[in-house]
Amino acid sequence: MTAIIGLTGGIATGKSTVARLFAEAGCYVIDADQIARQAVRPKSSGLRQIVNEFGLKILTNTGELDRSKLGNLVFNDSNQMTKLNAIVQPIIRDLIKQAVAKAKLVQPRAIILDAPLLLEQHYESMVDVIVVVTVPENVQRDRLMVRNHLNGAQARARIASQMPLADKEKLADFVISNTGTIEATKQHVIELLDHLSDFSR
Ligand SMILES: CC(C)(COP(=O)(O)OP(=O)(O)OC[C@H]1O[C@@H](n2cnc3c(N)ncnc32)[C@H](O)[C@@H]1O)[C@@H](O)C(=O)NCCC(=O)NCCS
Ligand SMILES: Nc1ncnc2c1ncn2[C@@H]1O[C@H](COP(=O)(O)OP(=O)(O)OP(=O)(O)O)[C@@H](O)[C@H]1O
Repeated sequence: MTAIIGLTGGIATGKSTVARLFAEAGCYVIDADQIARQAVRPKSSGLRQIVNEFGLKILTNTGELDRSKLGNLVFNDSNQMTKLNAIVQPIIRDLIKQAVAKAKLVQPRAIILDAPLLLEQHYESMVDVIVVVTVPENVQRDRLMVRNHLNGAQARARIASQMPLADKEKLADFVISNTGTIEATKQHVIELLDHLSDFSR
């Protein structure tokens, strides 16, 4: 049976980077951030509900979700984030279940569910193993500021909108440190896959 590995961590700790390394090792990756974009695509019920809740001001001129505007709103106000999550999370959960069913048909080495909110939104029952990607908070903040062109305060607000990384590490079956080079992280990924295949033999 194909193992389903839940891959999570904090914002910008390197989940997508680690997911890419798993893909290079023959795993099938499901990206929950991509699925979340599908959940609010133009003309979707998700987008309609968001407009009902946040108003037409949340759309761009071309009628798409203004992600930057919504991000600035919800990452700075937990009540607004709760409202957004109430709309999108049930849709995301259904789409993830469909994606997992499709992935199983391919019979890959393992299925990786790359989901930043795996623990916050309780997707644990959908996966066999929980892997948390971690870096020290100063590294996380610096990488987030560079990647998203944010100032320190904006980066801190995004980090604070998620469960503390130390709490996620406590809930993990395996923790992958992504503080070193990508090559070093690749070694951790290969070792983890070897370890998991020893168990399933
Ligand atoms: C708020 C939105 C519009 C911001 O869009 P933007 O393009 O700037 O960011 P993107 O979607 O690429 O997410 C970047 C990272 O932000 C963090 N993040 C996203 N949504 C949330 C959330 N609801 N709570 C906490 N952190 C979140 C994650 O670490 C994610 O990897 C967008 O993140 C969104 O629609 N979020 C709700 C959907 C969701 O929960 N996605 C996570 C998938 S489980
Ligand atoms: N080992 C590493 N060394 C240096 N930079 C890295 C390393 N791993 C990731 N990065 C960089 O850090 C940033 C965050 O990585 P990545 O996008 O993989 O994180 P993420 O956890 O998927 O983020 P998000 O939660 O926003 O989806 C990216 O710009 C990436 O190129």
